[in-house]
Amino acid sequence: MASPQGSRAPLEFGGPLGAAALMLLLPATMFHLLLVVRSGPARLLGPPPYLPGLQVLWSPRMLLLWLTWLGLQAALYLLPARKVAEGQELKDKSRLLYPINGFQALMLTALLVGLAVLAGLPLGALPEMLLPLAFAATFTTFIFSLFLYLKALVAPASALAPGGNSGNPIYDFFLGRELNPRVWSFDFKYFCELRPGLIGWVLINLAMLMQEAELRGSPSLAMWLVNGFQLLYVGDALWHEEAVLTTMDITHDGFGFMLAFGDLAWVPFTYSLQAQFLLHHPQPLGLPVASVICLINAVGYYIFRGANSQKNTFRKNPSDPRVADLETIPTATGRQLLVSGWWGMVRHPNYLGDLIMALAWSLPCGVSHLLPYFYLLYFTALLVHREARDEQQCLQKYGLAWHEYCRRVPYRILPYIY
Ligand SMILES: NC(=O)C1=CN([C@@H]2O[C@H](COP(=O)(O)OP(=O)(O)OC[C@H]3O[C@@H](n4cnc5c(N)ncnc54)[C@H](OP(=O)(O)O)[C@@H]3O)[C@@H](O)[C@H]2O)C=CC1
Ligand SMILES: CC(C)CCC[C@@H](C)[C@H]1CC=C2C3=C(CC[C@@]21C)[C@@]1(C)CC[C@H](O)C[C@@H]1CC3
Repeated sequence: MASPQGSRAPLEFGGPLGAAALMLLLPATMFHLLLVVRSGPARLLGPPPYLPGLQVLWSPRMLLLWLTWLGLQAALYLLPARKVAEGQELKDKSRLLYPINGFQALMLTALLVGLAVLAGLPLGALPEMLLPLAFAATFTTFIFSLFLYLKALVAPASALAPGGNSGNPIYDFFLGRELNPRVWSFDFKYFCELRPGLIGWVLINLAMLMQEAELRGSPSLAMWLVNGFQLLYVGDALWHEEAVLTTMDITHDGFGFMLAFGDLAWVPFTYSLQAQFLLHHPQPLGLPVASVICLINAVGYYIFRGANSQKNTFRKNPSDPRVADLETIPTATGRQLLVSGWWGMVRHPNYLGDLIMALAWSLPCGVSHLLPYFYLLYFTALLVHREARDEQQCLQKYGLAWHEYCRRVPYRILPYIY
């Protein structure tokens, strides 16, 4: 089948074979983590304690609970927003509109969950439901991705993403064909990227904390830290929701299995691994060590937020007094590249801050197990790969100016090392 785009984009992720392998590997890894984290040895690289049968994984009640969660988040998405933002310019020169009410959705979810807990909702029972819930999330993701794939068949060529339209159904199903699939004004990719998964993640963390309080009298200091750090991260993402509109996920990648599974299943069920670990493997943590860990998280957050805000402010208005003094490189597109401030230190200072925070999220779990460091390892691989993809796109966009930027700022993420 010919590519609808005329010229074929180079295949990523190892082509159709790589895509097929990832579609099996990613859910398998998620279930492996969910199983080993509750086992005695909790070995990342060891075998799971048992292989759950379909009677353990499949539960119509959990499917209903999962769909109710998605429905609640969809309803909150549709509430009036404090602001409606314009997305980046599309191929046909139009711009889509996006509601900015993610933080409001987080607050309303917190209020509803608080009221439900007061009314007797046993949130502490959630840890026991994670396996069937994750199965329901994975199952619905496959169905949803099929819907997205079929929907793209009737989409105009201008609505298709640069990748994900190779003509190979497995590869295209995985990568996603349509750039911004919508039904009326409901944008599936934007909705999934920030709400059900991220808010679900902190809700699972909270359930671990409540269950720990029930089992041991009070939540441990380690559990408080993990909950606090990750709530800050999710709250920050939703507070700065508009910034997601310039990420490659929204502007470049199609919406298919990779992002749908990542957003809806991978994020809530694997990003909450540290809290799950602490529930099953309590770790003593003294105040002095906790203070050092808080400091590491604060340094990471300072770099992450400083770098992201500096770039966002600059992209919105290069003459803004907060960024007007920074040194820049002009490019043929008319846009400029920052070459001092955070973006003069390394080419991805925001990734550096994010990785430092990832370390701080694992440290409360002690150093006896590798398992709680899974996020740090996975995230390093994700960001190194993401950086390489972004580099490729920037080279295409900015050509010689990008070469000049790389010459002036030679390190990618870690100064003097990488
Ligand atoms: N927790 C998680 O799982 C994940 C977290 N993240 C986080 O999300 C955030 C967004 O990440 P991501 O979308 O990957 O990438 P970035 O926010 O780093 O955006 C990259 C883009 O920034 C612009 N840019 C690059 N260099 C410069 C410069 N010197 N001056 C001005 N603009 C520049 C370019 O776009 P242009 O020139 O077109 O503006 C480039 O394509 C990051 O903080 C990241 O850590 C990301 C992925 C997963
Ligand atoms: C399943 C695969 C391994 C790949 C999945 C990738 C996704 C989990 C991530 C792709 C980009 C993401 C972003 C975020 C969360 C993870 C995913 C969805 C943020 C929302 C995290 C908070 C930041 O402040 C913004 C991020 C934007 C990109």
